[in-house]
Amino acid sequence: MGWSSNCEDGFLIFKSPSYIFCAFPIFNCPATRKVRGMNLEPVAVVGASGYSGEELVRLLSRHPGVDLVALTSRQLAGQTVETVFPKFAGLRYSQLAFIESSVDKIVATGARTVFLALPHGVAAEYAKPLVDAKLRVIDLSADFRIKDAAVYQEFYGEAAHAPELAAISVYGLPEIYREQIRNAQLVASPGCYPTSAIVPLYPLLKRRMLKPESIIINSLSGVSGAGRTAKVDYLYVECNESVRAYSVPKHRHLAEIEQELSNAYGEDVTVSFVPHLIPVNRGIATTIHATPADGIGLAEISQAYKEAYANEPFVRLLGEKGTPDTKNVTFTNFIDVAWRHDPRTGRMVLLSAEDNLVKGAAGQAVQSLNVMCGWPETTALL
Ligand SMILES: NC(=O)C1=CN([C@@H]2O[C@H](COP(=O)(O)OP(=O)(O)OC[C@H]3O[C@@H](n4cnc5c(N)ncnc54)[C@H](OP(=O)(O)O)[C@@H]3O)[C@@H](O)[C@H]2O)C=CC1
Ligand SMILES: CC(=O)N[C@@H](CCC(=O)OP(=O)(O)O)C(=O)O
Repeated sequence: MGWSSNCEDGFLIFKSPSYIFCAFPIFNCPATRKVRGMNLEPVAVVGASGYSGEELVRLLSRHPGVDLVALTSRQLAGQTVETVFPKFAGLRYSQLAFIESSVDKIVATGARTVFLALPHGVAAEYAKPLVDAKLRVIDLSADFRIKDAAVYQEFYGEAAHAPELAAISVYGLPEIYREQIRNAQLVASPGCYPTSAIVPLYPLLKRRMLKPESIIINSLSGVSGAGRTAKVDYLYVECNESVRAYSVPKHRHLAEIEQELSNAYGEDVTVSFVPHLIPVNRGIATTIHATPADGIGLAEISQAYKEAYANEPFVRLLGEKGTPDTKNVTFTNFIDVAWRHDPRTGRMVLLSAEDNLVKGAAGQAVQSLNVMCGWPETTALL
C-alpha cells in the first residue's frame, strides 16, 4: 500500500501506509475558501508571553484554519510578537501586538476559541467568564483536570477553583478522549508528565495486563517545564551540571496520573512517581517499571500497543528494541514509546519521550483544537 491523497475542507491530506497524516493548505480546491475565508477560527492565547504561550504562537502561526486575533500579557501589552520573540520576525503575526490580559478585551476581539496558558488558579478566573460568554476554552493548566475536588485540595493544597467547570471539562488527551473533545466547550489539556506516563500505561491497564500496585514511574524533565517566570531553583547555575529529584514522593501530577489510570483499570490505582530536573531546555523521558499480570508477556504487550496506537498519528511505537530519546521528539508533537521484558525480575519496562512544551502542552492543545474544529488532527503539527 502506498501514499494516498485527497482534499478535505481545503487541506490536502497525505496518508502514509503507517497512517501518518500530513496536511497542507491548498488554494485551488473548492473547499479552500471555506477555510481561508469566513470559516477561519478566531483564536486568542492568554498568557502568550510564557513558554507554552510562545509555543502556541509558533504552532498557530502556521495553522491554515486559525485567525490569531489576540495574544495577552500583563507585562508586555503593546509590544509586538517580533519584539517579544525575535525568532518570529517576518512570520505571520509578527506585527500583532500583545493586549492586556482582560476578559472583556479578549471577548471584544471576536475570539471564539481561547487558549489559557496561565498558572493554575489564575486560569480558572479567566475560564469562568469565557465559558459564560459561550467561548470555547482550551486550558493548559491543572485547574480542570482533576474531577474530584477533594483530590485537588489534597494535591494542590488549596480548594478546587471551579469544580462546576471541572465537572463539564474533558481531559484533553485525544488518543483517549477524542470523541468527547469533539463537542467540548472546555478542554483540560493534560500535564506534561501525565501525558508521558498515561500514554504508555493506559492501554495495558485497560486490558488488565499489568499489576497496578507494582507500577513505578520515573521521569526526567527539561527546565522549561518550570515555566518562564524567574525562580532561584531554575537559575542557570542551580540547574546546570545538576540532576535532582523533586516533590518526592507526592508530586501534584500524581493526582491526574492516578485518576486516568484508575479510569483505564476500572478500580482505584495507586502508583509511585518521582520527577527529576535535568539540565536541558526541553524534553521529558519517562521510565516505568511494572509487573505483568499472570500469563502476560511481550507478545501480548506488543499486540495491545498495536491495537491502541497503530492508527495514532502522534504515538510512535518503537517496539521491543527501540529507545525513546528526547532529541528525536523535541519541537514535535510525537510521543515515542518502547517496551522491554526483564527476564531476571519478570518485570516490564516501558519507556517514553516527548517534548514537554509540544505533546506535553501546546501541541496537544492544538491537537484538541483540530479535533474540536473538525480539521485533520495533524494540521500545523506535522
Ligand atoms: N512549561 C511546561 O512544560 C508546561 C506548562 N503547562 C501549564 O501551562 C501553564 C503555563 O505554563 P508556562 O507557559 O510554563 O508558564 P510561564 O510562567 O512561562 O508563563 C505564564 C504566563 O501567564 C501569565 N501570567 C502569570 N500570572 C498571571 C496572572 N495573575 N494574570 C494573568 N496572566 C498571568 C504570564 O504573563 P504576564 O506575567 O506577562 O502576564 C505568562 O504569559 C501553567 O498552568 C503550566 O502549569 C502545562 C504543560 C507543560
Ligand atoms: C520541571 C518542572 O518544574 N515541571 C513542572 C511540571 C510541568 C507543568 O507545567 O505541569 P502543569 O501543567 O500541571 O502545571 C512541575 O514539576 O511542576
